[in-house]
Amino acid sequence: MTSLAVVEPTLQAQRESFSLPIHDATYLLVRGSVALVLGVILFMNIHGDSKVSSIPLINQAKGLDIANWGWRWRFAFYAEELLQKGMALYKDRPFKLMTDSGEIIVLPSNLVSTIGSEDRLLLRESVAEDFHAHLPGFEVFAAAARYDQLGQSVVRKRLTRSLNKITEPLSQEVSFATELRLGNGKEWKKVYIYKEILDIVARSSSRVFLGPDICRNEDWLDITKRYTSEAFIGSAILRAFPNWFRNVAHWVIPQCRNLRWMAPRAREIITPFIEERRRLRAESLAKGETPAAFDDAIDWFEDESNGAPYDAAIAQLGLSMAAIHTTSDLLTETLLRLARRPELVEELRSEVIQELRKDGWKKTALYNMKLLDSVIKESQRLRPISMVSMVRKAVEDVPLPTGEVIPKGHRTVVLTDQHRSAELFTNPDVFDGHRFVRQRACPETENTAHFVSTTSSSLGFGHGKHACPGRFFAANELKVILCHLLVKYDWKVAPNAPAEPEPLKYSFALQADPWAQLYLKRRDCDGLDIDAI
Ligand code: HEM
Repeated sequence: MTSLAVVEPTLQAQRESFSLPIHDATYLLVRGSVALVLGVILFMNIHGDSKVSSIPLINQAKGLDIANWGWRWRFAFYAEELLQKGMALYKDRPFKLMTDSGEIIVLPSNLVSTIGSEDRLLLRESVAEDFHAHLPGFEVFAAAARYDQLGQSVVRKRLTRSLNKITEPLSQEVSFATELRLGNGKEWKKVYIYKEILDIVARSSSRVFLGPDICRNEDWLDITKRYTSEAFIGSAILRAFPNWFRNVAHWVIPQCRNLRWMAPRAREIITPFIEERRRLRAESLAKGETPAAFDDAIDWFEDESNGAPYDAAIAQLGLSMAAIHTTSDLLTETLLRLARRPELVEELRSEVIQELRKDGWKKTALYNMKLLDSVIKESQRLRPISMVSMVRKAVEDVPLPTGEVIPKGHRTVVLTDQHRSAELFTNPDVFDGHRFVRQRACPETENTAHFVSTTSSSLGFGHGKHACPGRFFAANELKVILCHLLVKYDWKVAPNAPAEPEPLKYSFALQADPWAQLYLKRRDCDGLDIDAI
């Protein structure tokens, strides 16, 4: 939305500049310059695309489309319709789509395995380009694109292997956060649910990433929640402009300006902790002792970097960015579905209480919550975070089994249409909380029915070499928070709420409605003190 608000006045200003009196030489000069700039933009517009001529483009520019604003606008608000059109015209074949990031090749979901195992198609290259990694304020995206993939290694090797150890502290922070945000009132109260969930997820994730001290620092929490939204809105606004203009525009776009103060502020908060850790470590090593292990992401980055330079504050912001809004979005979606299904909530409470009584806050307890796993997966199946998945950029020419070639420098995405395939799912458009419990009981599908499994019909975490490495932690965090929310609170939707949650759509992105409201009230915990387990 914001990008359009910026584009409209700009066009208006251009229109006004054309109505100036022509006898004045200065005005003529101004008009001449404007015409020249527009001419250059138009030239770039016409000549800057369609390098992949064998693959059909489905949204060809019509008439005079200054700087592609016409199709950028149409893509921003009608991406779903454009994808439907492409699928109808070119079933199981690639097609091209002009997007706010330029020309993108849209691949059919039967190519998921090929794309997932392809070394010449990189996620990081695409992220760096889409999120303007070269601009000040966007350093987090430059770090995500590091050649050594430091952040990815930390998540893959250290976070995922620590899941058993971190479940209990995670639950303690969720106890604190739920009480703080949702309270203990026995009367129904109405909340904007995304806002509350975002705070709870930010607090509990920060507990795991940064330990008990920083996770309650309100400044850090504020930055950690805001950085992602500012970065996504700021970069979307920038994408509304031609490439060359972005290097100038970012200085005045409010979201980009905010990003520029957030990184230094994050450094001010994090650096003293890092320095203290380094001092303690050096002291221990000097005495010939093994340094104390803190088992949080501050330590993990120090270990995994192996002495290579990295910016610790930016690294932590990167983790938050990958983790917090994505998890909050899915949690909100799941809760919005559950608030409409009190009988399913009752079943989930029984399962949660049974498993927690048996194993406490152990990884095994969470693993055995099969109905909860299924409910979260079903929420993600019906509404993943994007209409497409597996965003990649080719670093060499990549031939496809369909005969076409993805040229070097071109970007690709894969369709998520199999999420609603009638061949794979009965009543594919209907939410069925038990769907994946049944699939887990069936030998052919038992391995792919887990929330963390990725397949061509389950692309919410991508797939292949770049599939989300944080999904194992996300699964645990989602389950721990849902245990607290379901056992401690009753939930219901507002009387005028739609039958199912309606997501926000912008370009390819799908997002839980941040203005959706739910009613909640504290309940007795069925004889189980979930905070004391
Ligand atoms: C429900 C929550 C989450 C969702 C829906 C999600 C989704 C995704 C998706 C779609 C991708 C791209 C995968 C691909 O293109 O194949 C991705 C990548 C990534 N995610 Fe997540 N994510 C979530 C949580 C997390 C968490 C909690 C972390 C870290 C703690 C994390 C860290 C990452 C990283 C580091 C990558 C980049 C992988 C690479 O470059 O190879 N994510 N995520």
